[in-house]
Amino acid sequence: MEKLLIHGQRPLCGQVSINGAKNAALAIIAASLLADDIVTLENIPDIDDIKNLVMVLEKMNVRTTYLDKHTLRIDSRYMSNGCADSENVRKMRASYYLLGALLGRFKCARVAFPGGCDFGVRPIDQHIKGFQALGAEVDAKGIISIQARELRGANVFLDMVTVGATINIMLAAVLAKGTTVIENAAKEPHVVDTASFLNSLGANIKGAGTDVIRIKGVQKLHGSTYAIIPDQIEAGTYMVAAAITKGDITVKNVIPRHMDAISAKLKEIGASVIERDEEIRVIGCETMKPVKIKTLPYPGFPTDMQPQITALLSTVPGTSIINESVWDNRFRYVEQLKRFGANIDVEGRIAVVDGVDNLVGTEVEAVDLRAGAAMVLAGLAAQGETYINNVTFIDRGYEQLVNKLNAMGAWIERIDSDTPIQIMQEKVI
Ligand SMILES: CC(=O)N[C@H]1[C@@H](OP(=O)(O)OP(=O)(O)OC[C@H]2O[C@@H](n3ccc(=O)[nH]c3=O)[C@H](O)[C@@H]2O)O[C@H](CO)[C@@H](O)[C@@H]1O
Ligand SMILES: C=C(OP(=O)(O)O)C(=O)O
Repeated sequence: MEKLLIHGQRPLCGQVSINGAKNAALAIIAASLLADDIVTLENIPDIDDIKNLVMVLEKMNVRTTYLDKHTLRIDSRYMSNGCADSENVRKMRASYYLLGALLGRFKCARVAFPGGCDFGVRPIDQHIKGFQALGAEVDAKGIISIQARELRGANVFLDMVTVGATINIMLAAVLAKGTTVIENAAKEPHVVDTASFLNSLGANIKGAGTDVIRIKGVQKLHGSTYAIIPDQIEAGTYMVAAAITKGDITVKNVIPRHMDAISAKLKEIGASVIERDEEIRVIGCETMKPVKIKTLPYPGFPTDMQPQITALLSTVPGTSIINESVWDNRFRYVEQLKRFGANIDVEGRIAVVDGVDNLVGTEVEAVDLRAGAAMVLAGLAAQGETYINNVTFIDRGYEQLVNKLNAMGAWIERIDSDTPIQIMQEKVI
């Protein structure tokens, strides 16, 4: 096990290139199981969640080959059944996509309950409702077991906007008989990317990116070569890194439209945000202003950027209010941020942040993936040294985070967890 040691208060300047989107790549890898020929996926991020899903596929007799670090070939022609019940399945959230993909392909799926970040309860009732509407029977005790004699298109009105259920119903419906209509569908870029990928295999999906998606079932899906979109959240994290270190970072290989909610908030806070074709430059400023933020489904401000922007606001003079409207319990990391001296009160889904003049280096835990990113951002801004434990959470979703930040002037080391730490508070007061 390793931890991060960050030597703080070094402004970051330079360029960083964004990898493929974790949450698109995971859905698309699962979707590949619906094709009856070889699929080649480009721009796959080199992160632990992907490695984990690839291991799950290997155990299911799917042949996976990396043509290079970011290009994955998936050959699922020799898969024989729809069973995925391994420890790797329980390690991540996106393994729920195997339900829709295996159901679509075999009319039968047996998949262990998914894991992922702990934000309180993460139900899958809307996924199940969708599968049942298509004609499947679902038993979700111990393991999730689904079967259908045939899948028939249906109308599904989602009770809330859910990314996972929208994609899962799409996966189950592409090979069903007739037309499926998903209403109140999620509009996230990774929903659109998954639909575009399925269409590249010969599916007939219209409306992805709006709140009504129509899927006309087709008889079979062929192979294809497809490139995953850039990661909105990885890009947003580096944009916040520029603001919190008062640096100047050009984030390359992004789709600026996907970043609109994040760019708008950073501008409101006072940073300069300059968009070009496929890049965004963010320049931090000395005087920043507090803001109100409410996390919302796309195109609103993404919940997966909430911990990172809270880290930034903890350094902005004045009172900022953050309303987490997607998850019940996504402020667990605030206790860790307070160890840096941040002044934050949490009441249920609302955090009131009173910006402080300086964060001070300390030892903290990464309690989940984006919480880990928030700790790194706070460590970059803090005086002195910061130690971050549980770095494996960060490795789930960020490719080469340390190297990318160090290339822009940060000083971060990965050290053995057993290395004794010395918090040099006296150095920084
Ligand atoms: C692997 C992946 O892509 N993870 C993302 C995905 O998670 P995930 O797909 O799990 O999140 P959802 O969009 O489904 O959840 C949104 C809200 O709907 C609720 N809900 C969801 C499904 C359901 O059947 N019943 C139900 O009540 C959830 O409790 C939550 O309050 O979208 C979230 C919201 O953008 C992100 O934070 C996660 O990073
Ligand atoms: C919450 C996230 O991932 P997961 O849903 O896989 O836990 C995330 O990507 O921020």
